[in-house]
Amino acid sequence: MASFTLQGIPVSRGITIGRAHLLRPAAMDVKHYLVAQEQVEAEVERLQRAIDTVQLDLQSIWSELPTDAPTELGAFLDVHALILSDPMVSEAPLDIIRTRHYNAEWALVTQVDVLSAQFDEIEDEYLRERKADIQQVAERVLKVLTGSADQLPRAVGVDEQNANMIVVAKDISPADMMQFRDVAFTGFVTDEGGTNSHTAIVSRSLGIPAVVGLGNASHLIRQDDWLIIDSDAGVVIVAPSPLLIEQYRQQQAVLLKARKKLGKLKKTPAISLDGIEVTLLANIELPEDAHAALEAGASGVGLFRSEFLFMGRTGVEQHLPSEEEQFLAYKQAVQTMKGRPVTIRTLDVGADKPLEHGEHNILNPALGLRAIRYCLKEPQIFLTQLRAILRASAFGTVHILIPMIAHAFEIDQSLAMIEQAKESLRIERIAFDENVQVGAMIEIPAAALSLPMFVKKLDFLSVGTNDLIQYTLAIDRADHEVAHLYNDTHPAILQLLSMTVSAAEKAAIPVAICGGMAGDIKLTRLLIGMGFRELSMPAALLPEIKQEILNTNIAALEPAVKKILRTYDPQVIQELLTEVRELRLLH
Ligand SMILES: C=C(OP(=O)(O)O)C(=O)O
Repeated sequence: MASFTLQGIPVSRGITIGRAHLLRPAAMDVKHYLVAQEQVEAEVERLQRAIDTVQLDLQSIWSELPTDAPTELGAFLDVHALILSDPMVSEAPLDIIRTRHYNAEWALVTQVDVLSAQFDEIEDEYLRERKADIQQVAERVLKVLTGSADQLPRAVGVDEQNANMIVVAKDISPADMMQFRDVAFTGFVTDEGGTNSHTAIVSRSLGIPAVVGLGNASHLIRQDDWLIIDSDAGVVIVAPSPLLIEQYRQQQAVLLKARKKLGKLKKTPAISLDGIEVTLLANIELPEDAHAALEAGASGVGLFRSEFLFMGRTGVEQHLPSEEEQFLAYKQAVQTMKGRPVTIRTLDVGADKPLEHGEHNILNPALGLRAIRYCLKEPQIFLTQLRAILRASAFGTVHILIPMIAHAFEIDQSLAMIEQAKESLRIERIAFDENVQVGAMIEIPAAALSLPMFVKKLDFLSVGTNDLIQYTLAIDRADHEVAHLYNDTHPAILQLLSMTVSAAEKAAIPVAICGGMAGDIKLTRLLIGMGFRELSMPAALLPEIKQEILNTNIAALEPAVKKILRTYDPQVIQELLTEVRELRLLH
């Protein structure tokens, strides 16, 4: 097969080389997960039972055919029965479960995809079209399998076999992405998605190379194709030559060495050349991510996206996490951080992070009942979470962060709910930190434009640039069709950031940035030049941002930054930004 290159949107760093594993071949959209070793035989049996059921179904349909039924119908059923008894369909997927530990549905579609690719190469048109028959048979089996989906084992585990797997998919939901966390996948490639879609965010926090928004990669790439992902360039090379693979391996080694070198800065505080300290924090999605935060030298957790505890729950975990389950998760993160602050954002569900629980179709989900709006409508869910967060505050330093604030009454009601949660804990004599700090996410333009309205009621602010850009520029951050309009240095964004930093300064409260801009080295000097002194980002990006701060004289940046803030010409902004970035070692 000839090599070709696909250009998409880069969402994380690094290079990886591996084989393609298609998640959603053709029309067959199934759940993908790995089963634990001890579940493998049960999973094999589950697929075998489904195949047997379909075989029996086909026989019974055949035997009940009316005598005057067209002969083609009987022939059609024969073909399907024959396909199903062919070892390439009935046995190969069982082997895939045994060797790769795929769940039954995934094993089946993987094999069907391999067979489909082989059929595509057949010259004879009639035979080539038998591909559709195979897919129809597989779909029958899948229907039987998904009928028992609730009893599926959901275990995942590290598997040597997956060490060089690159997941290729139309899209991966953040919930599905979470299922890949403990698995040794080496990269992600998707047709859809934007720079700061939640899928992109999770891949960044896993430190895994990924390219999204490739359009139709999942149709062009075939199961088991060799791929190179150069995520800095947003490029995916399909079927590269051995020589190219070798060149990329060398580049990979160089990057790895550089990363190791940066690791030595772990204990060095991020102090600029002119002596200004910038606090670098980590964003986490699950409590266990706190280890990576600590490992990267973070001074705390600037954003714990607690909604990931609520999403993608299946089987016995299907209900929302209880107060106890949440408490244990928050406490785990707090204890791991050993006294460093942990900012827990309250449930920020909705839009591309749906709660499968009770979700219904909404025309504009990003503008709908999400985040704090949802919590205030569901006070019991909110109170349960607040009690869990407060209980965790007895084990370290916890800050509560309220997302999607646009109205003063949302802050008032949130503060009242926090007080109610505190009071209930006092009555039950359960320990918590009475002085737990409460802050708000600034991610809706209305909030940034009217900060004096509620800033006095808050202990801190945190700017969610991903949503701020989405809402200011009116573009869906997860839609690759408008990804070219996602511009973090649009004058409107820079004005809103500048207003926020000034309002916080005036109110004498700290302000952090926890959106994607905080981890973008191209913007570090601009942000610290504007006055931001706290940046929260995926742990993997922290060392290089620290290095940039160590090499910067903030006072020397101020004139150029002021100039950037005064201009409305995007071209000039870019030129000035390059100038700021290229100012080397500003002593
Ligand atoms: C940090 C942010 O929140 P999230 O990406 O989780 O929506 C943001 O919007 O910038």
